[in-house]
Amino acid sequence: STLREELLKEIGHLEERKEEAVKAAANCSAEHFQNLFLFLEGLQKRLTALPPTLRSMKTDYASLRSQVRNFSDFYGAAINDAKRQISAAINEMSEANKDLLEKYRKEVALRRKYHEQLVELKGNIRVLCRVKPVLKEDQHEEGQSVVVTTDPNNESSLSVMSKGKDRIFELDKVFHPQATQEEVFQEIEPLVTSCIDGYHVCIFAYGQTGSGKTYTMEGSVENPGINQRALKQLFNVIEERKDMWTYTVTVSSVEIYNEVLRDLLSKDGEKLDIKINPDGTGQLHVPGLRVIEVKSFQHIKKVDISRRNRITFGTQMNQHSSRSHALLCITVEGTDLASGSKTTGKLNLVDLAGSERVWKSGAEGERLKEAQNINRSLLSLGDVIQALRARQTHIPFRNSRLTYLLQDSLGKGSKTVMVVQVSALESNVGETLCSLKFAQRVCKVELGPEDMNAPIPKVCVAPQCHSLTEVRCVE
Ligand SMILES: Nc1ncnc2c1ncn2[C@@H]1O[C@H](COP(=O)(O)OP(=O)(O)OP(=O)(O)O)[C@@H](O)[C@H]1O
Repeated sequence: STLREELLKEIGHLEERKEEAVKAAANCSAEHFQNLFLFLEGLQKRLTALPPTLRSMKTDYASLRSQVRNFSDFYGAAINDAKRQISAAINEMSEANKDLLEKYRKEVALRRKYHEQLVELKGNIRVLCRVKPVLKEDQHEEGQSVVVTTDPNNESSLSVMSKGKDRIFELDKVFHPQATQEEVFQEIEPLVTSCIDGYHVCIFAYGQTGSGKTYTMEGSVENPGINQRALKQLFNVIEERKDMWTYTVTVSSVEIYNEVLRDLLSKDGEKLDIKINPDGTGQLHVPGLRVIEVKSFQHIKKVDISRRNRITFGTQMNQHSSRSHALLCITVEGTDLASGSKTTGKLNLVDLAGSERVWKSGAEGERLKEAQNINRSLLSLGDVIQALRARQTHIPFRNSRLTYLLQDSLGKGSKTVMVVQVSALESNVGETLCSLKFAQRVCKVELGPEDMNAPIPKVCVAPQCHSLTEVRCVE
């Protein structure tokens, strides 16, 4: 019975534990059920929200598809539209351009006319004077005085003190010793540009040895003279006009020494001759002369146009005196793009041989012959310019190689500038007076139609200025 009691007790415990286990399982499953229910509820909510999102995605997709389908059509249309707009703008611009070009042409023609009037007013033959500044190396004697003075109120006059007397010279323009290369160039710039319009222009530097002729024409690397500035200006104008004109620029360079012509651009300085052109135009030409085409200002720098090759011999006056004339000839051929008409202009830049008087340079034999040739050619140049300025019918071109060679460029319709270089020092006063008298001789000839028959002023005598022909300087 004890066993039975114990078994019953055990059963009772087991019953209790079973009930506890059942209770715990019931609790647990209720909790699971609750969680499951909540999860299901959430899922249900999300499922209900899904169809509208899907619907909107579907529409987006459909619209995207149709956009892709329409894109190429749209793209083509947009390009065509842009093309239309661009071509309309181009047409408008080219119309405006045509208008501008027309206005520009008119302006250029007007400028040319005014330029012509200006040159005519100033005279087709002009005589300028440049006074060389006193450099240290020129003052051989201490305290040498300056005898040449310019007038700040009158830019066409200068005075020279000689033998206690002040002599006044009237020229077209006088450059004071401090005048810059730029100022000198400014004065002749219109002439330079006129060669582009088909004119023949000559620019001469005249004066005694060492008076600055080469400085004025060639200058130095830092301070270039007329030659370089003229070429630069020519190419500037050619660039400005490139829409209307095309130009070909050629250069040649000769030296005249003892009435013999040599090519300065050929290596061996070939001797040359002046002949009548066989083309029947009656114009002169120099067979065998080297002519170089230059495309730009930069290009000209590569062509040696300096007078380095010139024949120079020492004289008592200057160890490196230049005893020859050096000519740089620039030819500009233009073609009008619209009409096809052509022009040919020439710019002759001439660095003349020293003009000092033969006995002063102590010349004998060959040197005397050389000096005589120089004087004779300078004198014939003076005669030619004087005759041209006086509008005489006979112009003595054939009296020297120099004037013969330049005949085409010195004749009717051409323009000439003579830059007379003088020293301001007392020791050079004789030569200075001679050069100024040469200048004045040319300058005094009146211009203009009413003066065409006026007598040429008498050229007179100064004891220190005996030239080799009958023409003498004025006292
Ligand atoms: N306006 C100036 N300013 C500064 N230096 C000058 C000027 N003019 C001339 N010179 C200098 O004076 C010297 C002589 O000048 P340049 O050689 O030009 O004389 P030139 O008349 O050509 O002589 P030549 O007859 O021997 O050729 C040179 O050293 C030159 O640089």
